[in-house]
This record gives sequence, structure tokens and C-alpha cells, in this order.
Amino acid sequence: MSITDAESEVPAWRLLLEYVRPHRWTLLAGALLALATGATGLVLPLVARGLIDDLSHDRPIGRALLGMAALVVTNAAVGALGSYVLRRTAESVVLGARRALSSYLLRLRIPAVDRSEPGDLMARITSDTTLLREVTTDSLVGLGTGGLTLVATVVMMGLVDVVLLGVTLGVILCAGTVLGVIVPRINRASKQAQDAVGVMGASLERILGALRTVKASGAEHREEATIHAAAEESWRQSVRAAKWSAAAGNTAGLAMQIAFITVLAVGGARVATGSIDVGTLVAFLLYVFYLMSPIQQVVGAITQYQTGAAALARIQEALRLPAEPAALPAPLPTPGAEPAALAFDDVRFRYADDLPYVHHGVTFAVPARGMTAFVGPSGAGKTTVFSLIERFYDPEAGVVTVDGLDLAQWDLPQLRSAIGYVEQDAPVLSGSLRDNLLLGNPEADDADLTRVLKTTRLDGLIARLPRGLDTLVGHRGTKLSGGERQRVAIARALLRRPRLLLLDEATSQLDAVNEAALRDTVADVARTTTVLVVAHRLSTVTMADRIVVMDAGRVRAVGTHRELVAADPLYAELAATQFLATAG
Ligand SMILES: Nc1ncnc2c1ncn2[C@@H]1O[C@H](COP(=O)(O)OP(=O)(O)OP(=O)(O)O)[C@@H](O)[C@H]1O
Repeated sequence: MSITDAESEVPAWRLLLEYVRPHRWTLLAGALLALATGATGLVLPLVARGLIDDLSHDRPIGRALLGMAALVVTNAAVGALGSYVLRRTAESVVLGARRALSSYLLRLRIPAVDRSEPGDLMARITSDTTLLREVTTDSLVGLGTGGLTLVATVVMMGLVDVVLLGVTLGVILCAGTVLGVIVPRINRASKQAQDAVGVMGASLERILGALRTVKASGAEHREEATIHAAAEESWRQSVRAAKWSAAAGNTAGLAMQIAFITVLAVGGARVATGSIDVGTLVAFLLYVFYLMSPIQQVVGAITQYQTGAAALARIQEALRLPAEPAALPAPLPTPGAEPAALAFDDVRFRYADDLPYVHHGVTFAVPARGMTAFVGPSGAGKTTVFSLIERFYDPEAGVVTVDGLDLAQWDLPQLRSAIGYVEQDAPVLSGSLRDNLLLGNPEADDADLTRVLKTTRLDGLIARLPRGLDTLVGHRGTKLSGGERQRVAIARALLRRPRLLLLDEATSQLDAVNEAALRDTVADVARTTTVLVVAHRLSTVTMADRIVVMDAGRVRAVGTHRELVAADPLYAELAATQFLATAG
């Protein structure tokens, strides 16, 4: 299932109102200022009529001119202030949406992350939220102020001459019918354009995240074609949306021109018959001219809303992905905290309903303290054991307990704060070495840091680097060697003083000297902490207090190295071949 399959129930405008609600008063202030701008503009034709009247009756025009100048200046000043307030509010709405969405994405459940593309999620936070800016100012405010100005102008026109108003409204009605056909097309094209931006983000993330592999595989040209295809699709759909938006804008413009000409013709005839005077016709024409702006504002609001609604729909899709409950971070275990005990009881698990079971009733128990090694052929389900302990996934049947308490009963931050997890590919984040080490425990003091650097033998590396702990490690730690990355990941986990250390051993990242040193460190840690290791080296296995042998999603034997070599043929074979081969 992809992210776009998530159903959306709440209409886009309600989500928009939710983002706007915290800023409703500033938005209202901006809208009122915009209205005031419109109102001052509305008085202008009346002043103009007075001016023409004064001129035709040879009256002095000084006061009328002064009044007009004052109105124009006030109009500009209030307009500028209103526009600033509205833009600022729109930026705040974008900020609110970005904060809400990024917080939500950090809480996504791992299965939801498994079936999403990070690049597409990124596009939703960056590109889609940006579109809310225009929706807030142009759409919400445009519809409000433009609509009100429109109504006020129509009322004023009615007061000036009802017949000419009827003519104007007839033209506008025809234009409205045409717009009703165009607007849904803008929505569809905008959604497809934004989806294509998401696809482009996903392709970019895929390629830039593995640029070395792409280059080494000579796949630049093929990957280039994929990105270009997504960019072109976005272009195609944006151009479609632009075409319909232009058609909508021009329909409104054309309607106004037709209205102007029709009013001039009908109005001229009425002046000729003496039904109205010239001043009335000029005032009405000025109103027709003045009507153009609110009509364009309302049409702009409607077309802009279509783009925003498409972006809102994409934001909403992301917000519908399953997430963990929001919770405050839990404190890390205090020094000397009791190590954790762990048990799996008949655990059945698969990664998705349409995938085969990975665990077919896994059962084992690990007492507090000591080291337990998990061994077994590739794909046996060893790493999955760790993923279930961290509650990245929940078992379909059976129970996992930590300290005798079902994981489902644990407060999630508290559970994770008790655990230190070193993943198999030892991920290192872009930033400095210090950032990486302190990621799991930002409060660790210099003494802790020095001690852990020494036990993981990173002290030599830090001493060699001119910028020491402040050295930047590059995207995913590409400036470090594989073994260094692994030691950084172990040091990071140890700094958390975990009650349960999960170590997913990489097969051949460490040299013999470092491996021996780390073995001693892990043995040392296992005296005070419960250590679980997915083991690929014989040297790790032989020092374990107990070994759990897994095969095809089942535990086939538990014992010490000596017991298992004699009792379990699979283990004996693994020990004789795979482990020895990678023991260094
Ligand atoms: N996120 C996932 N989504 C779907 N299937 C997965 C996922 N992670 C692992 N699997 C599948 O689950 C099975 C068990 O994987 P797991 O990583 O637990 O094996 P392992 O015993 O640790 O293997 P290795 O020794 O090679 O690391 C594999 O067949 C793997 O393809």
C-alpha cells in the first residue's frame, strides 16, 4: 500500500480552518484592513461624481480634489498594512502546518514508514505546506474581503442605477457558469502536479542516498531519466493547472470588459433618453471598473483554493498514516539501575498481512544480566526479535515481556529509554561526532564521554582529528570507516546506560584488534546489563552465557556453545563454517 491509498475523510477546508484557527484574530485584522482599503476605494467614484458635478456647475473643486488625494493616500497606506498583516499570518499558518506535520512524521509507526517514500514525505512538509500560504491570503481572505467588497459594490451600483445593475449581473452570471466547468479541472491538475513533486522527491532521495552505488553501477543515465520523467510530469500537470487558471482569470476579465461595453451602450442610451444624467453613468462605469478587482479576487480565491485543496489533501494523507501516541520523553536509567529481564512467549509475527510469517511461535527467556547470543542462518528472524523488543512492530500473537510486563502495557518512551540499540548497519547521522554520540543522551558529561570513547577505542581517532569531537561525519557518516561507524553506534548506545543492550553485529566491519577490544567491552557491560547480540562471529558466541539458535522463524535450541556443538547439528555446522570463516 502506498501513502496515497489512505482515505481522506475530513474535507480540505476544515483542515485549513484548523491551521488558521490559532491566527484567526490577526487574519481578521488583516481582512478588516483589506476591507477598509476596499471601502476607501468605494468612496472614490462618489467623490469623482461630486467633482464632475462641481466642474459642470463652475463650482470650486479644491476641497473635492483634497478629499480625493487624502482618500488615495489612506487607501494605499491601509492597503500596505493590511497586505503585510495578511502575509505574516499566512507565513504563520505555513509554520503551524510544518510544525504539526513534522512532529507527526517523527511519531510515525515503523510499518507506516516501511510503506512510504521518505522523499515524498519530505515534499509534503516542504512543498505542499508552502502552498498553504497562498490559500490563506488569496483564498480565505480573498473570498472574504473580495466577496464583501463585491456585495458592497453591487449595493452601491443598485443605488446608482438598477437597470444598469441588471445588465452587469446578467454578464457576470454567464461568466460564473463557465467558471463552474473550469474550476474542478484546476483541482485535479494541481493534485497530480503535487503528487509528481512527491514522486520526484522520492526518486531524488533514493538516488542521493546511494549516489556511490548509483555511480559504481553506472546507473546515472537511467536514474536521471526517472527524475526527469517525474519533473516533466509535474511540469505537464502544472501547465494544465496554469492553463485552466488562466482561462478562469481571463473569463472574469472578459466578463468585466463585456459588462463595461454593455453598460456604456445601455447607459449611453439612457443618458440620451434623459433617464439618467452623465454623472450617474460615469459613476456607474467607475463602479463597473471597480468591480473588476473584487471579482478577480474572488475568482483568484476559488482557483487558488483548488491548488491549496490539493496540497491539503496530500498533507492530510500523511496525517492519516498510523503514528505512535504523542508522549513526553522518559528519563534514562539512573547509574546502577537494575538490568532488564526479557521473554518471548509463542510470538507469531509477519511484516504485513500479505507477507509470510517471519516468526512462527518464537519462545525464549533471557534473565537479567549476562550475554545472550542469537545465531542462525540469514533471514531466520534474529533482527526481527530486536525490532519487536523496541516495539517498532507488534506481534500478531503471543507476548513479549520486559521485566515480566507485556510490552503492550509499557509506556513507549519509558521502554525505549531502558534500551540501547546498535543496528546492523550502524547508522550515523549527518552532523558532528559529538552530535552523534550524544544523540541518545544529550546530558552525558565529559567524564562519561571520555570513558565510553576509551572503551570503544574511539579516543585514538578523536585525538588524530584536527577538530576532534566536532569533526563533521558527512551524510550518513560517509567520512567514517565502516568499523568507526560501528564503534560510534556502540558508544552512543553505551552512553545511554541501558538496562538492556541490543547489539546487531555486523559481519566484518571491525579489525581483529578493535574486535577483541569491543568483545571485552561488551563482556564488561554484560556484568551489569542484559546484553543481547545477534552474533555472526564465533568469538562473540563462545563468550555468551547462552545462545539461542534460530532457524526459519523458530527457536530450535538454547544452550552454551559447548552444549550446542554436541546437541544441535545446525549450530555445529554454523560454528564450523560461517562463524569460523568470519572470526577474523
Ligand atoms: N521491514 C520489513 N518488511 C518486510 N519484510 C522484512 C522486513 N524486515 C525483514 N524482513 C524479512 O523478514 C525476514 C527475517 O529478517 P531478519 O532481518 O529478522 O533476519 P535475520 O535473521 O536478522 O537475518 P540476517 O542474519 O541476514 O541479518 C527476512 O526474510 C526479511 O526479508
